[in-house]
Amino acid sequence: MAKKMQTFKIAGSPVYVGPSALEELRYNLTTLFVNKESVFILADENTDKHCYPLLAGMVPQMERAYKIVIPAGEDHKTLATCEQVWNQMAVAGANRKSLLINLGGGMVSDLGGFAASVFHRGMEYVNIPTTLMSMIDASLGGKTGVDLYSLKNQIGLFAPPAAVYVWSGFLSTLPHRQLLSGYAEMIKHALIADADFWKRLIRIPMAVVSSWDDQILEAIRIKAEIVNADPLEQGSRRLLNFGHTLGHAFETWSLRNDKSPLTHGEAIAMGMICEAYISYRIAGLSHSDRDELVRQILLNFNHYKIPTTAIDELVEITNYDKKNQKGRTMLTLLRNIGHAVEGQQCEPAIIRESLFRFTDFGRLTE
Ligand SMILES: O=C(O)C(=O)C[C@@H](O)[C@H](O)[C@H](O)COP(=O)(O)O
Repeated sequence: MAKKMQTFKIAGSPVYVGPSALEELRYNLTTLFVNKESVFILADENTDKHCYPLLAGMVPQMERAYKIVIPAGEDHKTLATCEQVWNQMAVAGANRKSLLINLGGGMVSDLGGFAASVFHRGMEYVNIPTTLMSMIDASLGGKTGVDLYSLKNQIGLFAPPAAVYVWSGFLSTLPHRQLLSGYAEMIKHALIADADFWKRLIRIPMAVVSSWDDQILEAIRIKAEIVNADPLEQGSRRLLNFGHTLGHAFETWSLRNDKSPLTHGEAIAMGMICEAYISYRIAGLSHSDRDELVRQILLNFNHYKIPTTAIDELVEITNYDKKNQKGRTMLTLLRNIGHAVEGQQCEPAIIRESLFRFTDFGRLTE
């Protein structure tokens, strides 16, 4: 990545990307501390420990913000955690003219964005993503929300952040598993929109990538183009949901059943495998593209083992997907690598078939 910062506009929000993004934040905060009645920073236990000291070292004004720390993990992305945030903000005197700074991954920006957007009917928030996944996806585009009985993002708003500051230096704090989680969404961006990016991504094994800066820029460019064409997800923004119908089903099932649940990206990677199979069955994806996709994902991700007895519950979970229309399951599928189509009706029997084959990988590529 060039040393210079790059700026995008996504759903109306400025997104500053690059080594000097935090300098921009430092500059903007000087004005914000004057104009805002109070400034809050939301972190989870991990980002408080590993990222906050880095941030405060580079942006000293941060120490003047009132810090709120929530438990880490998707199982805490709930209204109950929002209530804790609202209570703390209320006691500290927050109002509509306050600002919330979200320091964290997708869980923090989804929950913090939602909590801020409804507090006093809406206060501004900014995102400082600390994971690869949030840098290229979750912190961008204004989807905010929380889960309901582990069903993903059932309660939420489209409420774009006032700004996003993407500094890849935070990635040095991430365990490999979290990096991998972001890599899944990066793969997805390439699969739905850019076959050349896909080729560039798979040329270098993920484990040996030393700098993610160029890939982050490419992935943000794809996200920006798709979101800006349809910020409120009336149609084409659903392209970004490839892998998510089945992916969210795996994630919900895992949150309900596993001691150490799948990360979002691991679930999406498994979802993309099933939806590649469905794309092959009903959307014209060739079996060579399908097999290449499955092979590449399995180079990096472990096959998630589910018992065949889980299939009914997994299919039932897909009934809650937000893309569904008039009781019909609607998927985003691939025509080719680099080209997705949204609004594809899929019979539950085909979803069931993909899951059944998923339990026995050999049969996915038959
Ligand atoms: O920005 C979007 O639009 C996306 O769908 C991006 C997804 O990768 C992301 O996981 C999103 O949070 C899923 O949203 P949902 O609407 O399916 O809950």
